[in-house]
Amino acid sequence: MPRFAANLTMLFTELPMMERFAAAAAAGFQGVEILFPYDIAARDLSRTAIAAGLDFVLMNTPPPNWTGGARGFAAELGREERFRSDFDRALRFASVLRPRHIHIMAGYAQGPEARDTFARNLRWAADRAPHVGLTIEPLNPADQPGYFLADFDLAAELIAEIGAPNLGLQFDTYHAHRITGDAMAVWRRHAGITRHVQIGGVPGRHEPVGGTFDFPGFFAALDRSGYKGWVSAEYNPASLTAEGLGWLPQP
Ligand SMILES: O=C(O)C(=O)[C@H](O)CO
Ligand SMILES: [Mg+2]
Repeated sequence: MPRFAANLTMLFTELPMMERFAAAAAAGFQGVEILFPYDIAARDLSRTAIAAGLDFVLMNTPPPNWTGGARGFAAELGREERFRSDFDRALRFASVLRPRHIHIMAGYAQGPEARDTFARNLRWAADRAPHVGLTIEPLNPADQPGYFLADFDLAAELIAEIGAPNLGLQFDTYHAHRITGDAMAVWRRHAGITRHVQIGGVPGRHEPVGGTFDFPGFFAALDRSGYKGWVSAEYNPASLTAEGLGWLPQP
């Protein structure tokens, strides 16, 4: 069975952020991720994760917080300086939090110039932080209109073209379903380059149960594929988080 992490930006939001760690550990998660941890001192987050016995699995490049700001700038021509200073800020956080991955967010841009800009910035980031795992994640255009990376094949193409050992795919069942209608087929096609998995129910983004996707079958497929990464629960709980955790396999 894979190792499961709780996305504390979306789960346990009934509690203040610093109390979500212990709640996640008590529920049986072994790790946590926070999309934009920049509002809180990295040292405090790190101490709290360690105290709860949790690995810190993933964070995103800024924007500064969940509620405000664009989802990154990496594909935006003319915003290279902003991208680079944001990336360095993420690295400063990461030097304390030690996440397994940093998700580099593409931002809002289209066309060949955006593709070139994204590739250039990814190459720069992969060179700048060769010992940090980096991911890119296609987001569905209904939720993120205009976001540059909305295509798994394009993500795979970029990863191959850049060829950096520390750059891989972030595969999210919810986005894969919304983009293609067949998340399992996306997984089969891109399992080899996937470094981080996020799960959310399809077609809604609630608990990973029922719906049109076989989650237990997916977890078994992850094991068969030799996937060694984490599986993070990234969804909007239908009611209280703890009440919807029947899907979480217990160690
Ligand atoms: O929306 C998602 O699925 C993500 O993982 C992003 O990191 C959100 O910005
Ligand atoms: Mg995701």
